[in-house]
Amino acid sequence: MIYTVTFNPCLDYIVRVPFFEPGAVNRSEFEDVFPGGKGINVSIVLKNLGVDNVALGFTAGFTGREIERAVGEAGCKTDFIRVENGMSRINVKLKAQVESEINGRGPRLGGEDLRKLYEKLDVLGKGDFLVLAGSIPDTLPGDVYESILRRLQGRGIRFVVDATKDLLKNVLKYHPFLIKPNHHELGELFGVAVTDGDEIAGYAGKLQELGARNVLVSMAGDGALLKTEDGSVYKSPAPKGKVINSVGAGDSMVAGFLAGYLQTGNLQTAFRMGVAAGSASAFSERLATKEEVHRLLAAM
Ligand SMILES: Nc1ncnc2c1ncn2[C@@H]1O[C@H](COP(=O)(O)OP(=O)(O)OP(=O)(O)O)[C@@H](O)[C@H]1O
Ligand SMILES: O=P(O)(O)OC[C@@]1(O)O[C@H](CO)[C@@H](O)[C@@H]1O
Repeated sequence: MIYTVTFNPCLDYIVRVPFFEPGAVNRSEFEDVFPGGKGINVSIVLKNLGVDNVALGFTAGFTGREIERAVGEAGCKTDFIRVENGMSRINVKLKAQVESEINGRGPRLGGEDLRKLYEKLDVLGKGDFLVLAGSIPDTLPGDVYESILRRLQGRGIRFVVDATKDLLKNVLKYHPFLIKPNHHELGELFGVAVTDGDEIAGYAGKLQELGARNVLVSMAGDGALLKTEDGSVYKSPAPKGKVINSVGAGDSMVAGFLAGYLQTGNLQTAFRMGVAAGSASAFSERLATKEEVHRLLAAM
């Protein structure tokens, strides 16, 4: 089974204005609300692609109830932990002359909440995948991803981590099956700016030296690169299309990759499916459907 963990789920509030004027009353021409947070997005796209999974994480308040309802409506199994302090965040995604985001802080989580999560994770075993994706609330220790991998190592679970900076760097020694930084995050880990494909493959290799097994680097409209554990490097341009809403494109890529890998056991096929799923989400208002992913895949 695939389990995803979203420490700080949210409702994504997409609002589009023709031109955003700070300090003025701006009227939107389009708005939409849907459940989000990186692990939840992975769960929804996996389900869209026909892969059963369980979404774990923490929810709070009325927004938390809506997140649970909407993720369930998307067909995912959920096993969220409800917390009493505060409410799940509403993340504002403002589409105007430029795209801006305000991601909330979310509820305050404590040691007891974490203990409940560990209890749920303790049932995972051989053959399971655990996806840890997104930021963690600032009330939790910064080594929480590392603690989870340390606790679960040696049980035959394959870990997938989509996180930034130390949250990502510190898990590498536990040999995650897949990590997916974007090229900015990859550069940030080494204090450099990377754009060139060979350079990206080089830094992906450095993450493998630190312990990562497969490194998938996304580059938004410039496509993606995969460095596999056997040393192969695959590159793909992004499929062509009109970008409508790229929120969750990276998460869709992780879901597409996992679905492709589970269906074929082949890393190159998984990579192609990841690219197709990422772009299919970028080209649609919401997260990609199976039909949208397969349409792009057929044209790649
Ligand atoms: N503008 C675009 N045009 C075509 N494909 C895109 C575009 N943006 C994203 N994609 C697809 O989605 C994949 C992941 O995108 P990106 O690199 O933006 O991930 P990310 O930074 O993790 O995004 P997010 O945090 O919004 O989920 C890309 O590799 C590409 O396949
Ligand atoms: O604040 P975090 O956890 O880093 O990111 C949260 C978020 O931006 O990530 C998803 C897109 O990847 C959105 O659904 C959500 O709003």
